[in-house]
Amino acid sequence: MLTVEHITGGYDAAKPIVQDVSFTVKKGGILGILGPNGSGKSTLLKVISGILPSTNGQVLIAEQNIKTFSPKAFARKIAVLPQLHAHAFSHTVRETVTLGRYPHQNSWFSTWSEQDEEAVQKAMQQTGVDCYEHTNLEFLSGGEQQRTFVAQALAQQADILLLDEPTNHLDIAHQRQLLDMIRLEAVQNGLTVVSVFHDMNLASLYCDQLLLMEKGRVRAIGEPHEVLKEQQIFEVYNTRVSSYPHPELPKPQVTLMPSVSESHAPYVVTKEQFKIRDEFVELRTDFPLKAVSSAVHNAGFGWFQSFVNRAVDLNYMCEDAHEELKRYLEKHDFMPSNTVAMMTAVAVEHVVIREFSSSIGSIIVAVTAGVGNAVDVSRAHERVSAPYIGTINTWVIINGKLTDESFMQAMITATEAKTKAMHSEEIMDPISNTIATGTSTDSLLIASTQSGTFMEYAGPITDIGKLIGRGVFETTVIALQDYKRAKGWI
Ligand SMILES: Nc1ncnc2c1ncn2[C@@H]1O[C@H](COP(=O)(O)OP(=O)(O)OP(=O)(O)O)[C@@H](O)[C@H]1O
Repeated sequence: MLTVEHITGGYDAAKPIVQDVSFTVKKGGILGILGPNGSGKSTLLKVISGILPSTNGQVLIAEQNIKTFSPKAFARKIAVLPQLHAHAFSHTVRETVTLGRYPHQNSWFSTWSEQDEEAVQKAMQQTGVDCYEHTNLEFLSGGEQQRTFVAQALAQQADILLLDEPTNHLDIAHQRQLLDMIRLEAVQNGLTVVSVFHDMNLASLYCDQLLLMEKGRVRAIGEPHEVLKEQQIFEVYNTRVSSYPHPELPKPQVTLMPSVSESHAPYVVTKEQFKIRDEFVELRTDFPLKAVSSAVHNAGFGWFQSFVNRAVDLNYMCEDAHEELKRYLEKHDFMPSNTVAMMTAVAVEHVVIREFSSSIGSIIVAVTAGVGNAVDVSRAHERVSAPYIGTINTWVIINGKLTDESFMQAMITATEAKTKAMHSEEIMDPISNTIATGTSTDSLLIASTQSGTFMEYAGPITDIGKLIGRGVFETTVIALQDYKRAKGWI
């Protein structure tokens, strides 16, 4: 365990850079230090490792003040990867890594043991520099040199590792390899790590705790979600960021919000841009729309320029519908990475496309309604039957600027309007014999130009909610009536 208590220090005792910094990293924990250039991150590491003097406070390793350790005993406890290396270019990789074993020697290299050799070999393998073992550092790339210095610190086999920007010069594959390896050492072998990062996302992914420095002091310390707050980052870096969840891990990620924005007239999508082809309905736009959908291809949030509702045979069966649909899109000149696509058993000529407008702007609603498998959601638990295709696909394209909150509210509003249309047209769930609320495989797309009128909310009584409610209801009613006529029900 590493404990830093009220440490103050730096280059000049009269003007300490680091002031009153305290934190604890438990054995096997990783603390990431963040902060703007010149905020004192490197100086803090130097004060902790004793390279620079402290004028106040203390550093404890397993509750023992570091000042009580002999230099060699201290070096067996703490290994340091500095930010700028004294480039000993005349050394080979092996010689450089070997220097890390100095604290374990009784006298200089007179007792090179099997253990020393093992530590050097392991460190070179862990960092992937073993293949350059006999190469001089001057012949290596910046990233290979960086990994060699990390290997030197690892070969020291200290309990605590202090790293100053360990991923400097490394490509993303080597960043991942290095940080995965350090995380594994922490989790499996109890290595305690304090590391300076500039990349907040990497720090968030790999660290248990983050410490945000500002002008030599601790601005914030805690779990990544407690530190990487948009407002806090803005105040410390004077830079606007937006935070979002990592897709697989409960770790926040942040992205820069550029302050330069190109001015242009508001983008507008019109009904005329929808094209009805032989097998699909398509919308292509000259600019990306921000979309959220439950489509088969590219579901979730994203920015896209083409949207496809593809009609397939009722008996469409495919082992990998995602892959098949992707190939279908490519065949029809859509770029899969830029396209949202869904499927329906309804023939394309039955699509209903309507435009609705009010003083705040306009929306276009497109619906294909097939209700062969209509379901009353409140009675679905009584079913045992397998679902088959019979889908209401609803698109709502909004000429306006939505918040994430409005996207979600727009989805609710559109779904309620669809359900109301089912009710109005008395579409029955044939199993429960009650009015259906939808089908088993309905899809919804909300897409917006993100320009023009700002729409903070999209619930039913907001201006945009009113358009969505009316638009989806009326369009779905027409599509349902069309379906009934095609089936000979009316
Ligand atoms: N050798 C030095 N002598 C005197 N002052 C120094 C020295 N090195 C750095 N400083 C000062 O200490 C302050 C903190 O520097 P430090 O290197 O700790 O910042 P940092 O947060 O690591 O920055 P960066 O993100 O740029 O690496 C800076 O104002 C810097 O000018």
